[in-house]
Amino acid sequence: MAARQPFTDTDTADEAVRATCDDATICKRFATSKGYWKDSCLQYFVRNVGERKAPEINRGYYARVKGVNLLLDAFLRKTECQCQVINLGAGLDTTFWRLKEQNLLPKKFFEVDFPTVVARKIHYIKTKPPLSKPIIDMHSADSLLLEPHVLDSDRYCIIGADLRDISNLDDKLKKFQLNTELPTLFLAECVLVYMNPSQSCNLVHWAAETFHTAMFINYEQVNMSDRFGQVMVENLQRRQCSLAGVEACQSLDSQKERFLAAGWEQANALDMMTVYSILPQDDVARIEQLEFLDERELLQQLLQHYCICWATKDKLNLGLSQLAF
Ligand SMILES: C[S@@+](CC[C@H](N)C(=O)[O-])C[C@H]1O[C@@H](n2cnc3c(N)ncnc32)[C@H](O)[C@@H]1O
Repeated sequence: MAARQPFTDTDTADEAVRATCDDATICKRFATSKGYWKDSCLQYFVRNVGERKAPEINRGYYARVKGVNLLLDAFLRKTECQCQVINLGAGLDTTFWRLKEQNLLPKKFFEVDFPTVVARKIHYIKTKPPLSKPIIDMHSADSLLLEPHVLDSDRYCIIGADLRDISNLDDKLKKFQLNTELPTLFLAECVLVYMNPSQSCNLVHWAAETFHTAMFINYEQVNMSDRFGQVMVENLQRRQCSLAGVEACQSLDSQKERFLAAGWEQANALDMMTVYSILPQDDVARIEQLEFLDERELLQQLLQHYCICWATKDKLNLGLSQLAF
């Protein structure tokens, strides 16, 4: 019998990072149950609505989901869906099914996460027909590749890999027909912050050097050197989850700079309070009626500590640098 590897600090730290995907899904599930936005698939990943979340948390998730979707959909429309999407650290994200429903699927939608997270997601897909049917319907060959750590179909591919190991990531994506000539959108929602700066820098650099026409959307913490930011770091540390990449989260400038330094042509960043104020205001007015918010200041503080940064490079001159809110 093979000797069991001793349990290391890295295992504990990675386990805490993997658990963050449940937090995100649980919060999204609660917010959708209140009507902040619609998502018919989340219920298959988290059965129960769960404990009540504070209104500022729900509004924060609303701004995150709406903000990221606006940019993602703008890229898909600009490229007329003749593109790829690679969702890095996708967790239990449901964007694939939303895009299918809205007829906005790219040529191929890739997701990457740790193998154990991917195994759970594939298990849910296998056992829930509303999740598997759209994948099967769009697949032309006889059989899908459905293994514990990889799902591959014509339009959707889920790969188990560590984003800190670039050569393995590159090999696996190419094995499943990643096309480096196609315009490609990278999405990282609360992911880079869990890697140390040199690891996330390698990833962002690899993305820029591998694709000539691409966009990277990064949602994560910002303004982390003030008191509020320090408390956020301490709260996560108490759960054994360290924000190893917090250095890049000091300001909007530091967020943009990491992309420019890694070979992206252009970068923009907005804090989420600003995003919230420029989202379609009729829908914002609707969600503000859903729950009474006691302290608007708390919402403001929270949203000022998250941002969306997006970077582009555009050899095909598609006009990617004009994509904005
Ligand atoms: C906060 S969750 C966000 C999940 C998803 N992006 C969302 O917004 O719902 C962070 C995700 O990144 C993944 N992740 C973090 N570091 C990773 C790494 N080095 N390799 C692969 N996945 C990673 C975690 O497993 C987790 O699923």
